[in-house]
Parts: sequence; C-alpha cells; structure tokens
Amino acid sequence: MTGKRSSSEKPDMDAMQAELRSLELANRRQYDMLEALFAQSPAAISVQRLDDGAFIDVNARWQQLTGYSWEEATRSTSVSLGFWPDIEARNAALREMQANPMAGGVEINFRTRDGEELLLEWRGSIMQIAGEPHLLVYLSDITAQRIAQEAVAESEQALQDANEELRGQLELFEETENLAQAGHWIVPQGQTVPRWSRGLFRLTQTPWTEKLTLERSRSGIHPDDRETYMKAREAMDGRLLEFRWIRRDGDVRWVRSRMHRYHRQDDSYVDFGVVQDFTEEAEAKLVLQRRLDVIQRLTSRLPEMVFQFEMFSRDSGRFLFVSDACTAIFGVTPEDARAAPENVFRLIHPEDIVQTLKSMNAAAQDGMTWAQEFRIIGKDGQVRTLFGKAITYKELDGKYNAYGSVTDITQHKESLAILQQSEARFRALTELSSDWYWEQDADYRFTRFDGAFDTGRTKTGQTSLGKTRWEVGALNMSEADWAAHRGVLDARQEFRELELRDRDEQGRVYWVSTSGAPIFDSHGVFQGYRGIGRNITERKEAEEKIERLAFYDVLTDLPNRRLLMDHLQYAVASCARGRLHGALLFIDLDNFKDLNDTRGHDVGDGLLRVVAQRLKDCVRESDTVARFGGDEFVVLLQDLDGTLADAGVQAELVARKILQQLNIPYELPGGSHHSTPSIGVVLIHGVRQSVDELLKQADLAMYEAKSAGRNTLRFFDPAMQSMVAERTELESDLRAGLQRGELMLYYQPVVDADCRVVGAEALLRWQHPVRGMVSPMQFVPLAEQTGLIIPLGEWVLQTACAQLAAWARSPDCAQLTLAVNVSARQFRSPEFVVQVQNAIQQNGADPRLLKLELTESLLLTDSQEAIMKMTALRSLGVRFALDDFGTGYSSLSYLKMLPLQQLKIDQSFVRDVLTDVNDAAIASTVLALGRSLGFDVVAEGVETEGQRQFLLNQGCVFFQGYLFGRPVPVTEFSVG
Ligand SMILES: Nc1nc2c(ncn2[C@@H]2O[C@H](COP(=O)(O)O[C@H]3[C@@H](O)[C@H](n4cnc5c(=O)[nH]c(N)nc54)O[C@@H]3COP(=O)(O)O)[C@@H](O)[C@H]2O)c(=O)[nH]1
Repeated sequence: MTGKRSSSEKPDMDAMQAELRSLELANRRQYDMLEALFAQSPAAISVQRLDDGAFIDVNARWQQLTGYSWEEATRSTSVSLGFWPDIEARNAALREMQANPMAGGVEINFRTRDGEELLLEWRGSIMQIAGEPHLLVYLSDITAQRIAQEAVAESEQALQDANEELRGQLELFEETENLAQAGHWIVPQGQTVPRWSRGLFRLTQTPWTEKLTLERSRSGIHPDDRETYMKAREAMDGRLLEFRWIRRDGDVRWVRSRMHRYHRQDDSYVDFGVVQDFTEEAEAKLVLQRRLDVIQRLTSRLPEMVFQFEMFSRDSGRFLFVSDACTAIFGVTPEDARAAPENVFRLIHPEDIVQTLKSMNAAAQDGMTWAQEFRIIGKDGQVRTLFGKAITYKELDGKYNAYGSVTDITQHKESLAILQQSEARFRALTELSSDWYWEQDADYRFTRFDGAFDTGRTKTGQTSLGKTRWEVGALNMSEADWAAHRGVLDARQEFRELELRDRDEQGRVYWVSTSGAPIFDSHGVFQGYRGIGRNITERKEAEEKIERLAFYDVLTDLPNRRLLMDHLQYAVASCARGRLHGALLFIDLDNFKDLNDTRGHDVGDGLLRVVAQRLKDCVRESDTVARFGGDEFVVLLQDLDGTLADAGVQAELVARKILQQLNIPYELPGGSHHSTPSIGVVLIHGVRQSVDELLKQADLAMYEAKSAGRNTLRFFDPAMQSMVAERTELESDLRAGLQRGELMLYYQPVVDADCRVVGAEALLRWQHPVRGMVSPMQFVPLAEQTGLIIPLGEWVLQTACAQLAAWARSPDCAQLTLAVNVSARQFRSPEFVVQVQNAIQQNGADPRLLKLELTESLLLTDSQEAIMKMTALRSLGVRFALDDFGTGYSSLSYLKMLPLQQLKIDQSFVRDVLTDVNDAAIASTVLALGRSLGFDVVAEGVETEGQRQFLLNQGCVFFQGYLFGRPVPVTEFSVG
C-alpha cells in the first residue's frame, strides 16, 4: 500500500464527482435515486463513516473489485479490509485530499478477498448524508494500466540502454582501434570503394573528410609491397600480410593486415580487412635482430658454444640461441640444435646422460646455476669431454630460460691427465729420491716442500716454511754471501748448487746443495722461485775426508808434504812481499828405523804420533808442523820479525826447544824409549828462493846435523848451498843425458867354482861429454831422490832384456843369466811389474835368465806389497837376488817368506874375509843360511885368489869381482 498520488485523470469520474456533489443538497428521495445510480455505476464506490472509515454502503462494482460482499463490507472498516495500514494513514490521505482537491487520486496496493494484488486509485470526497458528513470513495483499478505503462517505460529504457551501449561499444571499438593503432575497411558486394574506419584514417594519417577512391585507398602502399598486397587482396583468405605504408609526410609505417570475405545469410557478401600499425614492434624486432646479429657475430668465433635454452617443463625445452661453436663441439649445426634439442642431447655419453639431465633439472629454477662436466660421443665416434655451465632466469612471461655455455675441455683434460701423470711421476721421483722440491713466493719465502726434505739430516720443513733462506740461515754464509745471493734472486737469475752448511734441530751439522730458477706467470710477472734441494752431507763428509787424506797425514793428523808445500809457497811469497822472515826446520828422528825393526811398526807409529804432538806444542798456532814422510817432520815458522839474524835467533830458539822436547823419553807400549832428532834449519827471506831449494837446503842442513853426530841442529850454510847447486845441475844433466843416450850398461861376469862365466851383472854407466864417466854412486841416489830413477830403471830393464835376447842368439852366451839392480823407488812404483813384463816381451828375452837384485831395506819397508810383486814376476820365471846381504837387519822369518833364489854376500864382508874374523864368520853364516834355505849364494867384490879359496872352502859356488873381470861394455864382455 502506498500513498502515492496517481497523476491520471478520468473525465467520467470527475463528472460523477460533480454529480455527487450536487446530490449532497438533495433530499432523501434524491438519495434513493442516487443509490440506484450508485448501484448502477461502473465505478467501485463506497460510503464510509468519516471518523473511523466503517463502510456504510458499497456498490456492486466495489464488491466485484474487492471480492467482499456488501454484508462483509458493512461490518468492516477501510483499515480492517486492508485499504490502509492504519487509520492514521487514511486520515493523512483525507487531509491531503481536502488540502489539494485538484490533485490526483492516491495509489494504494490492495489485496482482494481472493488474495489478488491490485493497484487502485483512491479518491474521496466529503458528502452530507442525513446531515452527517460522510466519506464517498471512488476506487479505480489501475493495475493493468500500470503494468502496460511500466512495460512501455521498460522497453523505452531498454532501447535507450541499447542505444547507449551501442554508442559506448562504438566508442570502445574506436578507442580500441586507436589504442591498437588499428583500423578496418569494408567493401560491400558490388562496390569498389572501401569504407574506412576512423582508426584507419588515423593510422594512415588521411583526413577523414577526404573523398576516398579505390586508387586513393591504395596509394600509400609501399611500391615494393604492392604486388604482395594485391595477391592477398585477391585471395581474401585471411592470411597475415605485412607491408609498409607511406604516410603523406613520408613517414614509412609497418602494418600488418588480414583480409576476409564474409558471406551473409542472404548470399551477399562483404569484403573487409583489418589493419594494424606495428612499426614500433617491427623496429624493436629490427633492433633485436641487430642485437642478435651482434651476439651471433660475437659468439661465432668463441670456441665455447653459447646458448639460450627455454624450458617448457623440467624435461623439455628448446634452444632459442646457439652459437656457431655448436658445429665444432657437437657436429650439429646451430639450426639443427634449435630445431630439436635432442639432436644435441642424444650425443651425451650413456654413462653421463642421467647425471647431466639430473643436474639440468635441478637448475631449472630462477637464479639457479648449472655446472656439469660430461662426455659426448661425437658423430665421428670420438669421445669428448665437455663442461657446461648456465644460469636460469624466470622471464617476464613466466618461462624459464637458461643462459650458458658449453666448452670442449677434452684437450684440457688430456693435458691435465698428462700433467697429473707428470706430477705423479715427479712426486714419485721426489718421494723415492733423496732430493726435495721447494717453492718460494715473490718475497722469497718458502711456501712448499715436497719429497725427502724432512727425512735426512736437515731442518724440518715446518721450521723453514714462511721464512726466507737467509732467515733459515746457514753457518757457511756471511752477510755478504747472502747479499750476493739475494742479488742473484733480485736479478731473477737461476742459481745452481748453492751449498749451505747448517745444524739441524738436534744440533747435527748437515750440508745441502740447492738450485733454483725464477717462476713467471703467463704475463711474465715474477711469482717466486722453485728448485730442488739435496742433502750432500755424506758427500761433503767424504770430500772432507778425501781432502784430509790428500792434505793430512793419517797417522799424525799433521799436514802432509802437499799441504806443507802450499803453506811454504805462501810463506815464501809473503816473505818476498814484506819485511818478515820465516824459517824451515827439517827434522829427522835418529835411528827411528831401529825402533821399527825391533819393537814393531805399531810402536814406531806411536812414537811418531807423540813427536807430532810435541812439535805442535813447541810452535804457535800460525806456524805449520808437517809430516814430510817416514820419520821426517818439517816445521815452518812464519812471521819472524827483525833482521835476518834476529829471525835466525828466533828459529834457533824454537829448534832448541824442539830438540829438548823430543829428547824427553817416550812412554810406549813395551817400555820407555829415548829418541833424538837431527834438525836442519834454513831461513826464509823470500829473495830468489824456491820452495824446492829451501827444502833441499833444510835437508842438507839436517844431514849436516846427522854428520855432526846426530841429536843436534845445523843451519844451512853457503858451502852446503854449492853442493845443492851442484846436485841440481847434475840432475838436469842426467835428465838430458838420458835423452841424449849418454847412459850405457857395463857387464861384470859372474863365475862358478870352476871360474866359468855363468852370468853377468848389468851396471849402469854415464859417459858425460864434460864430466867424463860418472859413477852410479853419484847419480843413482840423485835419480832416486828426484824420481828420475823410474825412466832410468825402465831404460836399464829394456837394455838388459835386449842383451839377453841378443845372447840367446849366441850359443856361448845363450845360458848366461843377467842380474839387474832395482832401486827402492823403482820397485815401489805401481808400474814396476808391467815395466818388467814389457821389457821381457818387447825384446823376446827368456825371463828365467833375468835376475832382479833387490836390497834388504827395500824389502823391509812394505814386505807384503814386495811379496805380491815378486810373486807376480816369479810366475813369469823371473828370479830374485838379495843384494848387499848382511848389511841390513835381515830377518830370517821374512827371508823365508820371500820368493828369493839368490843371496849376494856384500863385498864389504868379502873384502876383509881373510883378515877379519867377524867378516869371515858372516860370510860363512850367509853361505850356510843359503844352503839351508835353498838359495844360491854369490860372493861379490872377490879380488884375490885367497878370498876365492876361502869362500870356496866355505861352500860358495858363485863369484863376482875384479878377480874374474871388471864391469865392461858388452863389446868387451866374453865368456872365454
Ligand atoms: N839401481 C841401480 N843401481 C846400480 C846400477 N848400476 C850400478 N848400480 C849401483 O851403483 C853402485 C855402484 O856401482 P858400481 O860403481 O858399478 O860398482 C859396482 C862394481 O863395479 C863394484 N865391484 C864389482 N867387483 C868389485 C871388486 O872386486 N872390487 C870393488 N872395489 N868393487 C867391485 O861393486 C858394485 C856392484 O855392487 P852391487 O850392485 O851391490 O853388486 C852399486 O851399489 C850398484 O848396485 C843400476 O843399473 N841400477
């Protein structure tokens, strides 16, 4: 129910109203007539009490309209029947009506007795009935009218809405074309001139006011694209066409178009085309293409394959970009790789495929990286090792793209393997060898040690790491040495076999030798040093030992002859330079040989050691005490100041001190021993003095001391000097004489008991052009001292063997033996046995006829070596005679050991054999000894028949002496 006033006016109702109003003044009769009219009225009318709305009367129409009977109505009010929600609403409508009688009725919603909803128009008026004001109400059913009105209004609204929507859609369409930079055209069937959309005018920048023609509509197509356009226009198959449009201002635009023919239901058709400007996209594509070209060019020369891989899912994808190296690495062209990634993936080695794909999948997330080494089997069947790396990005379109590269590392791997093998070899080498490898950084600090660094006697690597070589230190390197070494390093030079002495953690001295070379990187930048080290302690110790053996006497630990000569040389040179003097003391122990022979060599050695110590105690540290050989010592005093006479006094003081010290008895195994020295002294003043000369002078002085009764000292004097000079001259003459053939052999016969010549002794002679015949007594000892005896003795052997061979060709002489004298130095020569062998063989002599005469002293000094040599020669057939037997300290025990065949009784015994009972006894004893030991005995120096008879009577069967013949040249030698 609403209180809405209806705006509709009904002319018949107005008439009735007016009629009713006129009836108000009528009478009761009139009222009855009105009632009849009321009953006949087509309008629904009710009469109600004014105060509460109770129905007084309702007409038939009212009853028909509301569904209520007159009885029901007249028992009700307008509120109770639902015309109003309450009385107040009714009264408000009444007041409104009274206040504005010209206004329309009030619309009310009413539910009929049957429940039908109706829209009614309510109009009321006050009328006097029976003098009482009553309300006369007219109801009009306006439901159908309202429904019709609303339907019209709705359809009008719908039309209006549709219009607005269409307009909106058109605007939207235009806006869409505008935004899309698009347009379209339509050509209905039968027409040729197209109708352009606003968008197309805008797109082509053609004024919309322009009158389009077919020609005009196509005038903007780029000449190069016209043919393509026309073909598409004829086909009208909706294919995408891209062409250029030249605007009036000359601006060239890229457009794409689709043209289509639409068939309507009435069988007519319309051609239409949509056009879109994509110049920006085309230019962007061009820029992109150029970039791609740049990337292509940049990557085309790269050895690694650069790629962009778009992932569809974890298991699939495609290469968006692949650089040219794809062909070289996989044997697959970039096009084939882009076309199907399987072309690449299927080459992966079966053993690596699972791991490779697994790692790829794991990296298929934004920001994840992929790095994988894998093998492929190339189309040529070769297995190659590759290394791939990539990073994955989530693109704006939500797809995942991996950007990366694949490098062929086959060669690198092979090189690495070779390097590793070489490293392993090197490691094995360094581990197995006693050498070690080291490295230093650019500050020369040790960074690495490999190999046997810690195994030997060295400082440990732990101690040395992080330090420079000079911080580690070395005992034999001074500050200057390290500075020099550092200079080598700073100059980036190699250094070789730098020898360093140091102590290890246990305090043991060790030596290392190290070599190094600088390290530079590929840019030539200095990185440090590397090299090898070697423990040379053993070698150094051996060298020291050898040096000691070479320069020091093993028995006494004193400098030997060689070192003495060095020191002497130095002393002479420094005396020649300065004012200082020196002195050379030649010391020979008197009768030392006796001690050796009687108490043995060990005791003799003991004495020599004590003598060495006492001598050292007698001199200063700066002086030299040397063992010259055997029982000979030399003391070199240096830095004696003052005049030469002063120096002489100082030297004599020292010499006397030595005399006194060496006279002190020696406590030796087996008892105390008293020994004395003979000392020769020569002063060194450095003027025209040679080392050899000084030694000779000291030696001579020592002999002077000996001659003076021993246990004393003598200074060298000028008389002695002339003797020395003479000896020197003789020596050089002898050397020359040997060269010039001035030497010759004389032969003295050896006879048997019947005076038949059974052999001869070869005796050396020197026929000097000035000196005349020089005695071997003069030059053999000299040759012995100087070593000249070696070539001299060889010459004698050669000549004697040649003579034996010559005699062998003569029946008279073929059985003759020939005795040759051998000196001690010649016999001790290592070449002696070979010399003899050569002489025999080269001359074709019978070795059994060659007899070598050795002296006792020669055999005593080194009997073992003598026995070996004699045995060797004996095996050839050579025989040996012991010369001068009886003059030495012959020991029967060693006589038995020696491979001797003959003893020669020295002529000193023969000479007085008839007058001196001792000599006679000795001669007899020697003969007896010879018999008992099975030796032949030759008596030499037999000059008289008496001597011969005596010796003959004593059992002697071989004789030699002037009685039978003097030594003569071979030409004079006869056996007759
Ligand atoms: N190493 C070598 N030594 C040699 C050689 N030749 C000789 N000598 C040694 O020189 C020493 C002197 O020899 P020489 O002057 O020849 O004297 C020998 C004989 O001439 C001499 N002699 C022989 N018979 C007599 C005699 O009846 N009376 C006498 N007064 N002298 C005699 O004796 C010497 C032989 O001595 P020996 O050798 O001991 O048999 C002498 O020591 C030679 O050894 C040589 O080539 N090499």
